[in-house]
Order: sequence, then structure tokens, then C-alpha cells
Amino acid sequence: MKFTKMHGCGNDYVYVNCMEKMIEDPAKVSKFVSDRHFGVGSDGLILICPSTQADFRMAMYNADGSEGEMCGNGIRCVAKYVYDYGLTDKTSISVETKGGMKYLDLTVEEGKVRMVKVNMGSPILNPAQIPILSEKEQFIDEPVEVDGVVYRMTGVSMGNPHVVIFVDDTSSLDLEKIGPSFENHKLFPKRINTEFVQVLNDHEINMRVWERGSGETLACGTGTCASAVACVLNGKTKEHLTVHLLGGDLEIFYDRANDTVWMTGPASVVYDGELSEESMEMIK
Ligand SMILES: N[C@H](CCC[C@H](N)C(=O)O)C(=O)O
Repeated sequence: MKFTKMHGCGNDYVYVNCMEKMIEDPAKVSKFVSDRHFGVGSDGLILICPSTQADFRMAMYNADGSEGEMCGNGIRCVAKYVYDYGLTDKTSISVETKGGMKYLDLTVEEGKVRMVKVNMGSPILNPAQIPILSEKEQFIDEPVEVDGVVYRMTGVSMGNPHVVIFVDDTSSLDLEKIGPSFENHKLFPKRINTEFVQVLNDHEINMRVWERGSGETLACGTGTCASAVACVLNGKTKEHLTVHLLGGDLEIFYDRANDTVWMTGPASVVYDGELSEESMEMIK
């Protein structure tokens, strides 16, 4: 199986071109390739597929093999792949995802995509979209007890479910300890992506993330969007934000008047590879 290793702000995935042929058992493949010792090493697997409704379709799998509805860093890399590898010459493309149709504008320099601006659509605040066992219409600044500590959560879905927690200092968090407790909390029957946000000023935040199915990643595009929405809804920042992540920065604009979130950021190719026959036996 040929693949391309790519990342967006250090949120790295194995990408497989499935335009001609779909791979079997992507969940099993994702678990194998994601292993950073016995596999390729990644936060998951992303498939680039044909679509009857859009230019392309993206399917995203976490490191544990679970399928996510949307992937912000991933969709920017999909845009880079399809342009740089000659699948399209368009600099505005549409991509079908389980989290809805996304529209992307590509910035090309010397024939390669350098930056991608994504219309991430409207945030969804209704708990029914964020699998929270609650009759509440919205979940803004709500208390929740995790491991005996009461946190304040804001729930935002970007097609995939997130809760945003405001903290004084992201660098002192022990995510390995508290991350799994949020991810698997009884409030979230489909589990949850959890973002921890430190507000620096009215246009800058630090963010760390414990992702559903992948653990702490160096960046999370949908989580960055969810964090920006939570900042605005809680009156903590303006609508244009620079989000500082462990793996780099993303620019987010939550156009509240039009209820649309825009994400702009980089996408990088690391290398092209191919699994060995021995590895292929492992994923049969
Ligand atoms: N890293 C991705 C999000 C993956 C979300 C996945 N962990 C889920 O199960 O929803 C991003 O850049 O948006």
C-alpha cells in the first residue's frame, strides 16, 4: 500500500489515495500505521476518495481505528495532496466529509500549496449534536466534575464533538492523566475531543488538546475552531484569533454575524512511502 505522510501543525496522518481503489478495513489499517514503533507512526489515517457531490471525499480514522466526522488539519493536507500530486488544477475545491461539505481556497507558490483557507461551516451548540446526556439547549460555561474536580465546559461541534475548558496555564496540565477521564466521561456516549485554552489577550490563545481516539496531538484544526467559538461565546476574545498550538499556529475567524468559522493554516508533505509485504500481511 502506497501512502504519503503529511501533517498540519504537527498533527500528522498517513494519507492514502483511494481515487482508483478503496482499501479494505481502514480501521485496522489506521491502528497499524498509527503505531509509532511497529507501524509508520501517525495520529491516524486519512483516505482521499472520489465523490459524487464534491471534488473529493475525505474519510478520517483516529489512531485507535475509530472514525471521526471531520479533521481540520487533515482537510488542509488533502487539499495540498490533490493539487501537488496533480489530481486537480483548481485552487478552490470542495471536499465531502462525514461532518458535511467543506470549501477550501488554496494558496499556491512555485507550483505547491503553501497555505489553505477552509470554510469550516457553522458551529453546532446543541447537545444533541454533541453527544452529551443533557436536556440543555446549549452547553456554555457549564460545570462538570472530572476526577473529583469541577471544570467549566463549553460544548461545540464542528461536525465532530468538542468541549472547551478554560485554564490559567496550558503548560502545567497533566493531559496524560486528565485527558482520558474527559474523553471517556459518562456525559459523552460517543466520547469527546477536549481542548484546554489559556487566553493570552483578545486575539491570541494557547491551546492543547486531548483527542478522541488519538490522545494528545500537537494540533487539532476542528478543536481550534471549537476553541475560537467558545472564546467568543464566553466573551473572552474578539472574533479573529491566532491560536498557538504545540505544533504551530492557526488563524481562526469566527464570523458570528454569518455563523461561519474560517480556518487558515499550513499543510506539509513529509515523504511518500510504501508498506512492505510483511506489513501488508499484518493488516489483512
Ligand atoms: N485532529 C483533527 C480532529 C480529529 C478529531 C477526531 N479525534 C475525532 O474523533 O473527532 C483536526 O485537525 O480537526
